[in-house]
Amino acid sequence: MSKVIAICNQKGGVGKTVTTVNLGVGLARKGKRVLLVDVDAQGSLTASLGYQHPDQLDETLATVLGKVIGDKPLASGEGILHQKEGLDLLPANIDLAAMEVTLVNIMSRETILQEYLNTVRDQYDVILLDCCPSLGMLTINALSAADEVLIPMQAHYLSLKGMEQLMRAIGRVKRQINPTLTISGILITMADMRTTYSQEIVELLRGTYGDQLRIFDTIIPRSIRAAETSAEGKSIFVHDPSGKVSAAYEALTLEVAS
Ligand SMILES: Nc1ncnc2c1ncn2[C@@H]1O[C@H](COP(=O)(O)OP(=O)(O)OP(=O)(O)O)[C@@H](O)[C@H]1O
Repeated sequence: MSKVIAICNQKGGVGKTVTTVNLGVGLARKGKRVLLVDVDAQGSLTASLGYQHPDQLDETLATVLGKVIGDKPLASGEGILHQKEGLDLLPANIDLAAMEVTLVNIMSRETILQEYLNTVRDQYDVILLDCCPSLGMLTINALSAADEVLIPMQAHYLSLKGMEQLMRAIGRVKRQINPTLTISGILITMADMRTTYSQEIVELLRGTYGDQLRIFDTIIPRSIRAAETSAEGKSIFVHDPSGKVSAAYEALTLEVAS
């Protein structure tokens, strides 16, 4: 039985894409069959896996969702690209922005992504959805299709404030569309735990949410080596195998898989 995990936070630049890539590769290295889905019209996940010009791709998440909406047949594996590091990608590009507008006016608009994923679920153990930095229709589709939400969060005061809004959105989707949706945990990213500021934010987070939600033991450290991976089109496991970010994503992989 496959598990669908939405990597979600409406705040931008918190490490959703870097986490999707490295958790995905981490799970693939443990022998899991992994599909990454780029649910962001910026195509950052697609670019991070080496497709420097996502807008030149003919088949993407937007085209397969268009077929689902139009009741057109989908070929097996349509749009899915096999990656060097042993996992698959359903890419995205700017066409997804137009698809988000289309979704607003159609029947069952919140569950189109779920309908698509149901056609490929049996081929994977884990499907990771890299969400966009908004709570629009695409993110609602991702939350509706997911079994779990993993929330990357930077150790900043403003990130904590945005959390309440995200929790409300997750609660609404759970009540109205996807009652079995759970929060797998909050992942602190880009932290510099040598600073008192980061330590205080982590303490505040544990104090505020620690008894209701899992906060992963793993904290992803800030490192230029992690920032470089997006341009390199590689995971941290290949780019800097013995570094601290590689060790952190390995630890996160074990926490998620357990
Ligand atoms: N551990 C890290 N250390 C240093 N830089 C990082 C780390 N993780 C991610 N970054 C960098 O921070 C920026 C934001 O990361 P990322 O793209 O993963 O965030 P995001 O939440 O997916 O962004 P968006 O909301 O725009 O989709 C990128 O430039 C990335 O390379």
